[in-house]
Amino acid sequence: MALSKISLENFRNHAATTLGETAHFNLLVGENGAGKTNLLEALSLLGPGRGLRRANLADLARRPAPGDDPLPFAIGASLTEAGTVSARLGTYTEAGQPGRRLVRVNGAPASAASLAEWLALSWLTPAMDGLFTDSAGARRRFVDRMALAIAPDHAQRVNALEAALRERGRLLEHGGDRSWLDAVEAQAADHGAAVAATRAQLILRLADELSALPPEPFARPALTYRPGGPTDETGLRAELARQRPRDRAAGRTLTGPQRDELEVVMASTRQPAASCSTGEQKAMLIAITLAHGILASAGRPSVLLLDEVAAHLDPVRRTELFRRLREGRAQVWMTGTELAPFAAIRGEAAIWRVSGGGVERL
Ligand SMILES: Nc1ncnc2c1ncn2[C@@H]1O[C@H](COP(=O)(O)OP(=O)(O)OP(=O)(O)O)[C@@H](O)[C@H]1O
Repeated sequence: MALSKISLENFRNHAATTLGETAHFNLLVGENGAGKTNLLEALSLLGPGRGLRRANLADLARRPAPGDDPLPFAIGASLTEAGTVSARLGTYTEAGQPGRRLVRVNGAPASAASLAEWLALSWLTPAMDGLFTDSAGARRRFVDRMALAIAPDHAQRVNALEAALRERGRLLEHGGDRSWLDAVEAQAADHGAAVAATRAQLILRLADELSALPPEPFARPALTYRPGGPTDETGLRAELARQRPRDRAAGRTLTGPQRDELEVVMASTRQPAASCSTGEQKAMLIAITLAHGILASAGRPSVLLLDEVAAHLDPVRRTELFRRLREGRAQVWMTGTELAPFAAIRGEAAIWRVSGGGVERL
């Protein structure tokens, strides 16, 4: 099962781009700024969430000429098996409502969360290179994005938790009805326990997949979930109530999933990922992405988006990456400025040259 018949309308620098027949390996080749990542971003929006750049909807539509009205955008793709279309997925905005993302499945209105039932998406982009040295919040977002593959409502839970904690902060700061504070903490504990459970489950399953992968040539990472507070609803609720004075003084909630940490070390040496070499960090990110791709593909079509990955690997790792990708069930989309690094898969790949927001099939 694979994505094909892909169309982009007024998306980023693509006015009207179509990619018809696809393959297991799909290569987008072109100069810097051509629109390759924009194509991957469009595919990433065929799942729930904000896509691989976490962009605001208003930024996704092609910039209108000065003085013109904002343009609505549309992305569509078919899920096909042996040439037969099994579903048509689409996401778009409408004129006058650039901030509202609409979704259709087989022509009928659907929720963004429901897209996860049709397609599993995993991606790796250069923007993620600093993940291990970045803030704990960036790693939580990384975990939360991957978690959509096992719990499509996870993003709503995270948003609801954050909203409840903001409300709790306001009530602690300005004083308020005690029973309202109780109710808000109950909500935070309800969403918080669900968020913590999903994150813990995701990391366990990723660790499982990772342990099945060979440790070479991609350094195998070991993942540990470090909860930022009690993970059960009752315990979290009690802790929130107990810590009101401390959190009032701190001006924020210091207990709960908003303080969770994903700890990553190199499995063989236990060296923290943040102090590994750039190449080792990239290799661990690739290993996590591949593991996520395997986990996410259980029971549904799956797509891996790898932006600028091949060119940065030495020949041994590149060959191994292609071997694993070839064996995997996920359809693969890769970008590069040149075709040379893809020589080994050229004969089996669908290739497009991307330039100026357009594509030409090679
Ligand atoms: N909303 C938009 N409307 C029109 N053009 C846009 C919009 N958003 C981004 N762009 C343009 O898209 C181009 C970047 O495209 P993209 O990031 O896909 O490049 P790329 O081919 O991946 O390049 P690189 O190899 O440098 O990563 C830039 O020229 C940028 O100005």
